[in-house]
Amino acid sequence: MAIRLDATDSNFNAAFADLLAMKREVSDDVDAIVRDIIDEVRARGDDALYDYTAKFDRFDARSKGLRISEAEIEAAVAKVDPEVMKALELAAERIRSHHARQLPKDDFYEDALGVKLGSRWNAIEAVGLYVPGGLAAYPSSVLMNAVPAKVAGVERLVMVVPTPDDVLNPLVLAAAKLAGVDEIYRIGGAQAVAALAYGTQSIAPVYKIVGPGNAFVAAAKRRVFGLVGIDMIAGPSEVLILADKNNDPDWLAVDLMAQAEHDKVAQAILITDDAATADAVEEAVKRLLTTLPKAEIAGASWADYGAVITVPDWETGMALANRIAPEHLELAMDNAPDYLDKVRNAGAVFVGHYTPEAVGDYVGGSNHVLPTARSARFSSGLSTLDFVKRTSVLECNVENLRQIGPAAVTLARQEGLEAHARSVAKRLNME
Ligand SMILES: NC(=O)c1ccc[n+]([C@@H]2O[C@H](COP(=O)([O-])OP(=O)(O)OC[C@H]3O[C@@H](n4cnc5c(N)ncnc54)[C@H](O)[C@@H]3O)[C@@H](O)[C@H]2O)c1
Ligand SMILES: N[C@H](CO)Cc1c[nH]c[nH+]1
Ligand SMILES: [Zn+2]
Repeated sequence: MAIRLDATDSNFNAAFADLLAMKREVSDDVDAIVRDIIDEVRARGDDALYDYTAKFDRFDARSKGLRISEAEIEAAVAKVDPEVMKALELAAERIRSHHARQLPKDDFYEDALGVKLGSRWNAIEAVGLYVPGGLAAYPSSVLMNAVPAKVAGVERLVMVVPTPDDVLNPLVLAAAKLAGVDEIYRIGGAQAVAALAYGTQSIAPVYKIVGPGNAFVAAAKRRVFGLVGIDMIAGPSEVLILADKNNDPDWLAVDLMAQAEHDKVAQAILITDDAATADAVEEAVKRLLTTLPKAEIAGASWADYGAVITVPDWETGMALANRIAPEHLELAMDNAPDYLDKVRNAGAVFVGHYTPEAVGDYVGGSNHVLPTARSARFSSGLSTLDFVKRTSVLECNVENLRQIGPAAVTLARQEGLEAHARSVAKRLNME
């Protein structure tokens, strides 16, 4: 059973603080192992990749090579059920059109003094995409990472995916092909991250690495950060539902369990202004758990990290939601759009009774890679902007330099940087 809290109880603040502080990371001391793996890949390149693949994924890739061939990709795609392919295509198209709208535009202008200033946006040339978990990988996550990269104009998009026991996941390859991934390698873990960051004999390095993975992958991404860019380190999934009394408890229960079934340490929270709804949803979750294939995972997540909170009014409810800063926020209220302005901290908002979070996981068009563990207070979900970078541009003529240069000379000398000062002064025949 999830914990039950009432915002009007005298002990609520302490209980809520405990809920916020819940640490849901699986703490493994993996950093030392990862450091050694990275060193090995740097020193031995492909040979190290073959050895680690034999050790962790239990097969010898030497006969096939590290790269998954076009023929293998075609064969995998041919195995995909046409109806599933159509669903993937719909998802890819909707993700593409939404992310195309996020592309920033170059901006050039002349200021009041005639100095030309601008911002130029360029795609990152080469990006690596880590796809976790072999057969258990999510094809939808391949689309959510790869489609925005290609929309942004990434020229070389390199995917790495472990294929435990040498078994490929056809849907993952189909999603990669649909999204336009350029190269795919059958490697995983910290060794794959090291190969992407440093390069090996057969894999050229990339400039940024994105995509989720287990603790070894996350530790490796942290270690190579700086040499390459990385995306956020994704934590366990979360959903927070704000629900009024006009809801079917079964709908809310299934929305809560849709996050809980991801992971035993996922978190699902219901906030409602109606005690009867709170009771009914708790009962509905119990019933639902008897029918779900992943009931063991969902049940554990609900028991250990789930919460049902009753609030006296929506001002209190919204304030709690903003403090929790969930990855996903569902507004299951009759007048949901009216509350949108009050949402300050959430990775993604799902508005109204007919927008379950699960539609956003697949075909809504917005991205399902979102900030977790309260990081929505300061960060955003994956977007096209993660695959571009901005270069500023400045152009002065002699007249402009005459107007603004002397101040630069003054400031440079204040900082004790005489070469800086003269670099401007010489052009103006100043001392
Ligand atoms: N959003 C998504 O697309 C998605 C999908 C599925 C899983 N996930 C998440 O990704 C993770 C999947 O984990 P996974 O382990 O199945 O796949 P993974 O690809 O993240 O990791 C597999 C690799 O981990 C390495 N590894 C395993 N044990 C090791 C050890 N003892 N020492 C060194 N390296 C070791 C191996 O190289 C192996 O190839 C989970 O955390 C899950 O929550 C995310
Ligand atoms: N809800 C997950 C992110 O928290 C993403 C996902 C993939 N497939 C299904 N769901
Ligand atoms: Zn999901």
